[in-house]
Amino acid sequence: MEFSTMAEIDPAFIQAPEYRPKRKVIETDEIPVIDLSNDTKEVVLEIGEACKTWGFFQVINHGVPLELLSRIKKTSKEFFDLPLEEKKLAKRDEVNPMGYHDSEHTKNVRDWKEVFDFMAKDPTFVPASHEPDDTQLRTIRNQWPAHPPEFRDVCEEYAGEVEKLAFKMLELISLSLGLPGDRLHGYFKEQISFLRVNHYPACPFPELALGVGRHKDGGALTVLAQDEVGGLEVRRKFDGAWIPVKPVPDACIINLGDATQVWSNDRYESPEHRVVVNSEKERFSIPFFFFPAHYVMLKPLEELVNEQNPARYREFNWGKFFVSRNRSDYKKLEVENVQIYHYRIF
Ligand SMILES: O=C(O)CCC(=O)C(=O)O
Ligand SMILES: [Fe+2]
Repeated sequence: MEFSTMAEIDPAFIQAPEYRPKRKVIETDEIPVIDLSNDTKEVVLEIGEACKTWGFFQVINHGVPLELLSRIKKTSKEFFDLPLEEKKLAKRDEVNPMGYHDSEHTKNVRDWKEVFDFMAKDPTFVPASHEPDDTQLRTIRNQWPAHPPEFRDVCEEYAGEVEKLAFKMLELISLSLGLPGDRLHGYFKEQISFLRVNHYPACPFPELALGVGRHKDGGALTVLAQDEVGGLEVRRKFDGAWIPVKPVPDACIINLGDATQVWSNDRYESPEHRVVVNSEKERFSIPFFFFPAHYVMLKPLEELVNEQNPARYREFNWGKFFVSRNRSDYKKLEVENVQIYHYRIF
């Protein structure tokens, strides 16, 4: 079914009443915009503050070429404008999890969006299953559509540039925690990062459905490019209100993920966020999910724990966590998706 021709909403999209977006949107400029061309010491302080308060901020002068950002936005629109049958030629399935997909679920409710996923590295190795005793790996390879013809090159070029920004952010975040700048880099030698091109079609039922339901990102951090439409919202810690992340021209959004929450032993939290949809405008966004190698064991960093501040998480394998999380993307599960609080000690 094409989203745009849906006269009545498919019940799979309907959010429970408590999760439906409110009509009245809170307007605020609270989410920091940080200029990376400033003096590093100052930038590190600003990032530390933003990570503590929000876990979300935007960066400008980030080094990702602006003309490349416009090229990837253009080619993404051309791809999603293709007829559904053509997009489905690059469809993801249970064997190949990369490619086009139009029925993603978050917390078992269908998201009002279609996506194209690709790994930052081709091939990428991940655990074959979520079963703890299964030591087999599986190889993930990208698949690319034939149209638009430049789609693959632009996506691969973008992946290379955004990865540099992700490493830069990792360094600044490490410094903000009082650690050496390269403290976390070793965990990414065989990173399992992936990119997603999101298309949120205009939605006739914006008060019932969400583009992406509330969730936390799993990895170290996410670098997100969004267009000028808006719709991303972050949950404010002190009152739980949903705050829009306003589009800032040429900026990239950074949000922390679960791995950083664990490494920092809760000094920084992985913020809950969601995407609301718009009855008039379609929206595009492109997240880069910066994920450690599958064999990395996640636990609070030794430098950040002591007797007064003991580790709040027991060690767990990142690759298995990643695979368990993703299971629910292919089919609805009856069980709750794995979350980091399942590894909390207290
Ligand atoms: O589209 C967006 O702005 C954010 C999407 C998102 O949160 C996700 O894909 O994890
Ligand atoms: Fe997200």
